[in-house]
Amino acid sequence: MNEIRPIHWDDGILKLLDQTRLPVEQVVVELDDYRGAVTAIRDMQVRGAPAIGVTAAYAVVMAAKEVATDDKGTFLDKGNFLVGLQEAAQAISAARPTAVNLQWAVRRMLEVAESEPDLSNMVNRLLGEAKLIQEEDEEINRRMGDFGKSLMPDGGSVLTHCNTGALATSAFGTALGVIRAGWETGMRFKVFNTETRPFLQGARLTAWEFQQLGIPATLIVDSAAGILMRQGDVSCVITGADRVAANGDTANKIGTYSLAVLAKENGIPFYVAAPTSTVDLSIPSGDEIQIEERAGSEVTHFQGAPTAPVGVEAFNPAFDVTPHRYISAIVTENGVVRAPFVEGLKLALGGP
Ligand SMILES: CSC[C@@H](O)[C@@H](O)C(=O)COP(=O)(O)O
Repeated sequence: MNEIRPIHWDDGILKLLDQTRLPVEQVVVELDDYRGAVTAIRDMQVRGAPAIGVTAAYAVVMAAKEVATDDKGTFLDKGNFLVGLQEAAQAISAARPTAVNLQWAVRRMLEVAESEPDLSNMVNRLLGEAKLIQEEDEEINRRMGDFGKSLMPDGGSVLTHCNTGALATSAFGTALGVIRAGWETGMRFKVFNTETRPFLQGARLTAWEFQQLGIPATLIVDSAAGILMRQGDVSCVITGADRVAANGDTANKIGTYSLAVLAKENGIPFYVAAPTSTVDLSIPSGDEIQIEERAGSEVTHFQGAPTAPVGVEAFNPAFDVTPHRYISAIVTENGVVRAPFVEGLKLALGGP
């Protein structure tokens, strides 16, 4: 199987596998301008917390190229360059509000820009950093897989939500990566994945990825999770995260909170897989996490076709917060963290 890698930098062009077109067709969008990357993130042609972080890093490279010189091609002084870059960085950071990886990647790129004295070397230096962020992400995911695979229920069944696979990252995936790692060590278990209304990341993307990996998975409507759990058909649940607060409260795709509450009610472990770049120690709890609200048309329409009466009002929060008391463990690239999360997450962020 060829590894799925949704983001490629190719000689100044950012190439993204368009996730709005999967699984029907595999279309690559090509961008040479940071504004195009902002639009691709906002419109979810690229999505998933780590993947939008990697895309944002390349967007900073494209912005640096644009603002490094004046109309005549002469390099600006460093101060003026940084003002221009920070303006673009703000637009990139604001593309989507909930996943902290986006702001994390932009901040990391700005720190590199600030530390580079030679403007003629700036774009190369930033490109090196963006590539590093992308490579590190794959390595981190594989490490999460190694740490998390022992949680997978050999002979049992696992339920997952949204898309947390290679498509949501630079490669391999977070929660889906843990499932894959368990499967690849020879464990055998049943996999259920939710369709994940309204954007259908589960039906369109996760089901497709499991097919590519040769891992049999059964697609369910989101609201079928309860009956499955009550019948004893789910041994554990694993999801990804878009932001983890210092106390372990976790923002993830809308519907995650309901799954976690159902899991607790039915005595089923609920795991989160998230790289440390998704952990935001600056906020004490999930109450501080901004939840993105997307257009109601995503609920009332699917790919332009109405699925509700014309004129109906729809509320479309893209994420929800699962309080830490519902979470059995958080798998990071530096180990598996259990309650009390405040201490464990700090240690995980301190390094391996
Ligand atoms: C590795 S992915 C973790 C999360 O980013 C994922 O579960 C999720 O909620 C993605 O939401 P999306 O709106 O598709 O970007």
